[in-house]
Amino acid sequence: MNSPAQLSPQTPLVRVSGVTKSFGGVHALRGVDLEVFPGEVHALLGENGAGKSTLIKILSGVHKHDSGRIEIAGREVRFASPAESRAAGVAVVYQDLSLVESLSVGANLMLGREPQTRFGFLKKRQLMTEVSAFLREHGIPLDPRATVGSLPFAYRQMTEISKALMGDVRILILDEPTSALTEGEEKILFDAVRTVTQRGVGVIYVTHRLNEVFRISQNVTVFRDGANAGSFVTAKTDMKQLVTAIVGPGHAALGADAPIQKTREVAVSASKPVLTLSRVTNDCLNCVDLNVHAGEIHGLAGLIGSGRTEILETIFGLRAVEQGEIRIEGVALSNRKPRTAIEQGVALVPEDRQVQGLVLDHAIERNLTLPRLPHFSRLGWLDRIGAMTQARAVVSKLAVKAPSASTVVKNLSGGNQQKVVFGKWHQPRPRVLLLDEPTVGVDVGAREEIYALVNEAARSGTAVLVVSSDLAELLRLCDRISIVADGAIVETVGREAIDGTEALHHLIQLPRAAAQAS
Ligand SMILES: Nc1ncnc2c1ncn2[C@@H]1O[C@H](COP(=O)(O)OP(=O)(O)OP(=O)(O)O)[C@@H](O)[C@H]1O
Repeated sequence: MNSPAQLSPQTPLVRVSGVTKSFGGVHALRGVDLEVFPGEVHALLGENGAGKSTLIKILSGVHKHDSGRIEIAGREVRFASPAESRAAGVAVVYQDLSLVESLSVGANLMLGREPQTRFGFLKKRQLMTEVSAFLREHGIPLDPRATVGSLPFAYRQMTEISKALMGDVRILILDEPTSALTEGEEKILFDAVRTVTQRGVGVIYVTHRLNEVFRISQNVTVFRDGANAGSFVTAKTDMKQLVTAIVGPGHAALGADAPIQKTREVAVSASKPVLTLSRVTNDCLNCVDLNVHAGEIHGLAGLIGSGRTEILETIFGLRAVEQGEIRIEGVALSNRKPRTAIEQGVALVPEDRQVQGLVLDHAIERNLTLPRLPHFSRLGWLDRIGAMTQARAVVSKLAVKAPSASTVVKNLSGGNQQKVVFGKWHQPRPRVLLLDEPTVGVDVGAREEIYALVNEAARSGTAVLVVSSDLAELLRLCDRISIVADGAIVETVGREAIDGTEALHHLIQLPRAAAQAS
């Protein structure tokens, strides 16, 4: 294999010309072009369903293109399998991770190439030394001995990225790598990406977070409806031009750069809290006190591993309460199981949608109906027409891109799957709505729809508790924000008291700084 350095600067590492791909009647790619050069970070943008993942899957040997031409380092390729793509130096980190959760970070990073003795025994110490050296060199803050399954999602994501970087990579494809990372963690990732580009690796960077395009990429390509909708030099474009290319002329008012503003006023102190946590303690949480009122949108902000997701999981009954109490409208949640929580009107939109949020082999309609089967039951029979009508309404309201409400969920793009998860809990109105990274993988247009739905839920009296690593999102949505650190809430502030994302970022970092100082 040529090393990237041997390529002439005019030869792209990846050249995609006129590539098409259909799935049955769905034209996922209609003749797209893309060029990525050594040492370049090339952002690939587009609405949910625009065709980004399809191209990535072709480059990684999961799918074969129908027509067009793909060259890697000047040679035409047509990968028959992921192994062929990997052998050509293409590494992909998908949104949905593929790690062995029971193994350590080190074992995952070296999977399939573990150092062994002459007799085939694992050289564990050498493995850990090699992995530690690699992580240090790339400035990645992972403990090689930690078991992957015990890590918060964002650390698992970093493990997956590190795994891709450890191979003989010349093209690294990152599919929404920062979706669960806060700004501090994002910086660590970006530093690691810059380190590999200095070695001549070309990076294709898929994201819906437009502001990071300006921080990490040199060039941008936008897909719309399976076709090229624009190519830009990052330094010579702006947010408005990108949004217009993504959503099309006519919809450009949609706000990636919408100002941070509240659209609703809620008298937090006047109403009784709907959700109350009193000194809730378990293996992850330490005396959490929290109350969320009817009509309030309450944010939880913190670093990964701070306990923000675990607070939601504990309320929903996925984690035991060892001490303390959770009350919904004054009634203690006694039997702490998700079923009881659902019966009491608690809904959770989880972060890991493929594992917790959806039945992938079922149709959209079925997934949307599942949480409210009793609502659609007539004397033991399912009211299919009612369920279908309701499902169609949700599909249209959230602009889920699918041929029909009968489409099987696993065939939807990632962002469209997230819209279905969200739609599942939208009707009937929950008393308490728990949202974990609600807009991960969701495009600019759908994000606005989801914000509108969250606001609507709050307006009709739902108490909303939302975890997000996107600080602008928290500031945009929330009435109050609680800062979570080490499994506890260290501060709760009204939104108007926080002057911008920098100030919120500072608040999140404060507990860590205090811990380091003591
Ligand atoms: N295996 C499949 N079978 C049927 N249709 C598919 C399949 N994979 C993708 N599609 C369809 O192809 C289109 C492009 O999907 P793709 O996943 O490439 O979009 P995307 O740009 O990656 O979206 P997202 O940002 O939501 O991840 C969508 O309409 C999707 O439903």
